[in-house]
Amino acid sequence: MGVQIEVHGLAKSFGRQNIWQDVSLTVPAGELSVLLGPSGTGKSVFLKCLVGLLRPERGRIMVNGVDLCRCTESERYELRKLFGVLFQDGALFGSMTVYDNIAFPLREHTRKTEAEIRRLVNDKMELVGLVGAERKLPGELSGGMRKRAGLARALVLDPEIILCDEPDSGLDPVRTAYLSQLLVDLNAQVDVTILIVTHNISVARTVPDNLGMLYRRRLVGFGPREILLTSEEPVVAQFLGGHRHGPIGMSEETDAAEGTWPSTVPEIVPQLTPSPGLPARQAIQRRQERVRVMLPTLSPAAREHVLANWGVPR
Ligand SMILES: Nc1ncnc2c1ncn2[C@@H]1O[C@H](COP(=O)(O)OP(=O)(O)OP(=O)(O)O)[C@@H](O)[C@H]1O
Repeated sequence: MGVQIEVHGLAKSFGRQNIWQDVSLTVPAGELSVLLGPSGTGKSVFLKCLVGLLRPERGRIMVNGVDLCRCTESERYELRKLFGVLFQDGALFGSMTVYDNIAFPLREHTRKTEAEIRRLVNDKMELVGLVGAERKLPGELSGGMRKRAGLARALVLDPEIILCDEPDSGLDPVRTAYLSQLLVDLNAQVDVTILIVTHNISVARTVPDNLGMLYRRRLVGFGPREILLTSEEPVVAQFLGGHRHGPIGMSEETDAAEGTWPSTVPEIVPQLTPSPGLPARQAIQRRQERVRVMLPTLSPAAREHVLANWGVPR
């Protein structure tokens, strides 16, 4: 089972530009979570802080009992091994074949023989549906294949946590739907913690167990998907509905701090389930126990959807 990430009071600025502050959330172990937000709200910066590529000024990031913001270099090195990252553009080496790209972390960080590497790379290529593309160069792949190659590379060291930075960027809606299914299938097969940052509404509405949103330098919320999906908060309803009427403007400068807007909460669509033949997601049972404890604190609408999902009649 994957590992939990606990974030407490995180703040990040670049010079005088504050990106976000007071971000606190827990990404539950082995579950699928999505962090949404309009462009430029600092989603990628958040992921980079989680893997230690950027250092926040305040707050804690607890993984396996260690604070990533205050640990020693050797502790950070060990913790980084728990993470696999799918970067926005796949971040593949352009002059290496797909096979060598996926094998790269194994050759760099382990002493495995080439025969062992071949077995592991082939396993991951099969998992992401890339068998047959071993000898291709990244430039010869479609955007969707590049994402899947990046995902295979992120998986090759068997991480406990996978961070995906806009896995849908540059993909058409159909390829995005395939990739969403792939992430759900992956979670069913390896029970790994997955955190996706995106502004894709369809991914947000179909993939995660947990959903959060960054807006105007704050975390609007983070928790079981039903909370945000039923939220009448104008900024959430506007974003998830993908329409113009609401506080989110054309750019950050035109976002409104306050005002009143009619909130139309978009209909909740069912969460994706693993493809036929795959095991059930172990996270479902764990999440049910976790959310059961939270039920009294949820809004009536959120509670109703949670219970309906568990088969309790409305
Ligand atoms: N290394 C950096 N130095 C200075 N500013 C940075 C740096 N990295 C990011 N920023 C700024 O932080 C802000 C948030 O950027 P980020 O890429 O995290 O947004 P995002 O929410 O992921 O956006 P998008 O959805 O468009 O990818 C932007 O204003 C960006 O210019």
